[in-house]
Formats: sequence, structure tokens, C-alpha cells
Amino acid sequence: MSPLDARCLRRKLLEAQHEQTPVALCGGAFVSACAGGYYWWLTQQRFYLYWMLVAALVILSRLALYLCFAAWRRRQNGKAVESASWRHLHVAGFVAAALTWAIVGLYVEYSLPFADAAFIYVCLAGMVAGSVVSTASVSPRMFLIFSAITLLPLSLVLLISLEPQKIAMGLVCVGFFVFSLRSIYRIADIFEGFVASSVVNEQLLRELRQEQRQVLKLNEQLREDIEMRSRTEQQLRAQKQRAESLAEKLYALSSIDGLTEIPNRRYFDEHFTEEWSRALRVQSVLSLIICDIDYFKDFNDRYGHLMGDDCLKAVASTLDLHARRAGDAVTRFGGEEFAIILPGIGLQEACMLAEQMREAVMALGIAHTESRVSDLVTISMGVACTIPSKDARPDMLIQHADEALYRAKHQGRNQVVSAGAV
Ligand SMILES: Nc1nc2c(ncn2[C@@H]2O[C@H](COP(=O)(O)OP(=O)(O)OP(=O)(O)O)[C@@H](O)[C@H]2O)c(=O)[nH]1
Repeated sequence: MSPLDARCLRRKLLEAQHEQTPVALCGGAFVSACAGGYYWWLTQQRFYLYWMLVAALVILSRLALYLCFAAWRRRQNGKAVESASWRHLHVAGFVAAALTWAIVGLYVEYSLPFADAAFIYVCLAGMVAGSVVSTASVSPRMFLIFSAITLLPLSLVLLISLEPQKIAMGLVCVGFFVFSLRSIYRIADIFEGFVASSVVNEQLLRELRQEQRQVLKLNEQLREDIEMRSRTEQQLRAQKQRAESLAEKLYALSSIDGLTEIPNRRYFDEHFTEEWSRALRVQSVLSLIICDIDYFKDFNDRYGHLMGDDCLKAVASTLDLHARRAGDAVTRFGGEEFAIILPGIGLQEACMLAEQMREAVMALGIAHTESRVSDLVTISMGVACTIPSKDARPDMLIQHADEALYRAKHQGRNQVVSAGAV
């Protein structure tokens, strides 16, 4: 038991004794009145008057002590403060009460015959027996003080009286004292055990409440942490979404040709590889057209670069208009060259589409007086087609389309040349 608990235990024991005080005082007052009344008519009334006044004074003093202690307890508000001085005052109260009974016992013994004195023996034995209850809660020592002062002087007088009746009574008193003393130790032990375990329980309860408060505090902290974390997660998710949409926009921007607004070479490279892989997987045809504006350098020289740009835009959107199926992609391959990816289209169909495109470009009616094949802007086109195999590489189809384009240029331009099935 900690020093704090030991102090608490002492205080609790004192409190338990304190709670017995009203009963003890009532009992004392009642027995005093009975004894005073009984002996008033048998011997000197003056002695009993004084004795009853002293007994009343002692009872009132102990009552005042009881009230003061109760007020002090209320002020302490249940704190485990040291209470040694109160204990001493309680002991003093017991000693005073014991002395009043010892005096009356001795007085009766000396002044009255045995038969009349027997009443006081009964009273004293009753007082001692009653004090077992009120003193057991504090300490056996208290009982020892009270019963020794009350009984032993009288027992001694009885034993040395040499009268058999009195000696027998003296022995009974001593025996009563000894047996009571033995019992009080047992009762005090049990009582102290109960109070000690209640003190320990209270301490445990206090610790438990403290732990509970701590756990609640930690819970609160954890809840705040979780809320903060979920807020942060939400913010991160929103930022990630923004970053992803930004990346998509950037990717789209980086895949589009700024001038013609059709997909650029970078897009071509990625998309063509994808389509190649798909065609390889499902063993379907894949066609590629590469087309080039005829005598474009001369066009630029004649009409200037800005007109050249407009021409490129017009050609690009015309080609784009003719490749509208899902998967078709008209891209700017570089300079005045365009590449058209046509998944799932055979050579013949691709050549027909290329022819339509060529005618559509001519139909734009863009004047090109410097061209040696027409007065209008024309295009030459090379078409290649394949069903990809594991041994083949995507570059090979590009190369074949390029070679076909080369032949279209050499064969007089403004025409579609097929590379044949690769
Ligand atoms: N206005 C403009 N001209 C470009 C652009 N990109 C490339 N060119 C021009 O395209 C011309 C290509 O010329 P060449 O490669 O000599 O070919 P060509 O004159 O078209 O002759 P053939 O292809 O043999 O018919 C060059 O003069 C480039 O400056 C562009 O974005 N805008």
C-alpha cells in the first residue's frame, strides 16, 4: 500500500469510528442516567450529582468533537489528508469517558455492599462490551485504553478484597477484559481488511477513470487524425484528378500539329505501332498511305509561306474528311507530307480511298501556276498494305508506302501508286 493509501486508510478508520460516535454517546448517556438514577437513592446524592455533571460534560465534549470533525470532513471534501490530531482528540474522549466510569465503579465498590454494587459491574461490563463495536473500527489499542481504565482498577480492588464473591467478580471482570481483548484484535483485523480493500478499490477506480479519460483523449486525437487524413486524401485525389486531366490535355496538345490541327508525327508513331500490334494479334489487314504535295517548294516560292501554310491546312482537312472510320488516322508526317493509317482495309480499298482523296485535293482548286503537272495544287500518294507477321516490322510498311510515293513522284506526280501487297 502506498503512503497515500496508508494515510487514506487511517482516515477511513477514523471516519468509521466517528460514524459510531452518536450511538456510543447515546448508549453512554443512557447507562449514565440509569446508573445515576439507581444509586441516587442508595448513597450520597451529592457525589452522583457531581458525577452526572462530569459524565454529561464528557458526553457533550465528545458530541462537540463529533460535530467539529464532521464539519472538518466536509471541508476536506473527501481528500486523503492526515488526521493524527483528530485521532488524538478521539482517544482523549475515550479516556475521559473511561475515567468517569472507573471513578463511579470504585466509589460504588467502596461505599455499598456487594449486592448493591453488582449493578455497576453490569453497567461497566455493558460499556466495555459496547465499546468493542465503536473502538474495533479504529484500533484495538483504543479498546485497550478504554476497557483497562474502566475495568482493571475495579477488578484489582475486587481481587484484593479477600471476599470470595468479590474475588469471583474480579476474576470475571479480568476474564471479560482478556476475552474481549482477544476478540477485538480479530474484529479489528477483519474490519481493517475490509477498509483496506475498499481503499485499494477506490485507488484502482481512480486509476481506471484516469485511464478511461486518457483513452477518450486518445480516441478524440485519433478521430481528428483520421478526419485530417481523409481531408488530405480528398485534396490529394482532387489534385491527382487535376494533374491527370492536365496531363491528358498536355498529351493531346503534344499529339496535335499546331498548324494543320490534325495529329502529328509523334501521334503517328504511337498509333501506328498500336494498330500494327492489334493487326498482328488478330491477323487483319493494315494499310498505310503516304502523300506529298507536288512542287510545294515552288508553291511557297511563288505564293509565300503564309499561303503555303493555308494550303497545308486545306489539304490536311480534306484528307481528314475522307478517313472517318473508327481507327482511321490522318497525320502530318512531316513538312508537306501526310500519313494515313487505315486499319482493316485491304490494298484495293485503300487505293480507292487514296484516289478519292487525290481528287478531293484537286477539287479544292488551289491555284499552283508553278506546278509542272497541273494549274492546281495536286498530291502524289503511295499506298502499302499488309497482314503483319511476327518477322515483319512496322517500319517495313512505312518504307513500302514511301517507295510507292517515290514511284508516284517519278512517274509524273498527281497520282496514286500502290506498293502491292507486302
Ligand atoms: N509553308 C510551309 N512550307 C513548308 C512547311 N513544311 C515544309 N514546307 C516546305 O515544303 C517544301 C518541300 O519541298 P521539297 O521537299 O523540295 O519538295 P517539293 O518542292 O514538294 O517537290 P516534290 O515533293 O518533289 O514534288 C520546302 O520548301 C519546305 O520549306 C510548312 O509548315 N509551311
